[in-house]
Amino acid sequence: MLTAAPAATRQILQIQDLTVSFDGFKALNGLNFSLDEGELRVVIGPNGAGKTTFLDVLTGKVKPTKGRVLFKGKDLIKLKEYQISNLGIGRKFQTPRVYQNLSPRQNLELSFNPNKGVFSTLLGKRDLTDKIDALLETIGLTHKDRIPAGLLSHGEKQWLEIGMVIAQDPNLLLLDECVAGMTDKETEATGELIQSLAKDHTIVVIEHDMVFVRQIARKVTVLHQGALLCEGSFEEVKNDPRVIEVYLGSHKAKG
Ligand SMILES: Nc1ncnc2c1ncn2[C@@H]1O[C@H](COP(=O)(O)OP(=O)(O)OP(=O)(O)O)[C@@H](O)[C@H]1O
Repeated sequence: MLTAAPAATRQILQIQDLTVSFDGFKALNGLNFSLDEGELRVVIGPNGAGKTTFLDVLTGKVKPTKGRVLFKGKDLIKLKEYQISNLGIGRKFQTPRVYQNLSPRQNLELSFNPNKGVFSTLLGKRDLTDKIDALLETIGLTHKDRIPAGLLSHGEKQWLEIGMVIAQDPNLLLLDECVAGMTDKETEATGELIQSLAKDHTIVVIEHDMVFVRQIARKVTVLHQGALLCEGSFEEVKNDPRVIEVYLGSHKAKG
């Protein structure tokens, strides 16, 4: 009997020989990286490994000295930040940037972009209120949808901001150390949220917290001194002698 061939995975991101110099110091140094559409990738590495710089290049905030960054086949290097954002790269920064005086519902309303077929796969053609209701439920804020966002806990603000990025219907979602400062319970709930979002989004997570990394990780990329050190499952990278070596003296790969 003939069986259907598995759908070919498409690379959404291809990065070759990426180098970023700050006054001669190479924050990224010949980095090669690729990401398949639909992947959830966690990027780890000790302090100063170049993780944030890597995201800064992907969003156009920092321009490389050398190398190629192709997003869906399009070279990002010459594009401005807003052009990259319009291509569908959405970033959640480490610190929440929600409108404190507006409610979660109002914050989400502002983030929706009705021209991009928002949530077409997730929700069909429901109206904006339904979309916001569904998103509030996804991020666990249904019961706090009308209070000022300033009254939310740190973790809840982070979830709201993740929701605000999701409302823009990104093709690639970048999450930069989003569990920093969260309680253990909030961290675990964030892991569940990311795993749920990963069902229909391509996501890159930069992270330090190894317990959290173990919770969500499928494939892990380890950066060191601006270059790729190794890639694999959480268990593979955790037991890799090179990873153990670079983490000694900084963050020990626990868990
Ligand atoms: N604008 C800048 N000017 C000069 N040096 C910079 C600049 N931005 C980053 N660096 C340096 O580049 C290196 C990589 O920084 P980056 O923030 O990307 O690392 P990181 O892996 O995100 O570190 P951390 O885990 O501490 O956040 C660091 O040594 C940092 O000091």
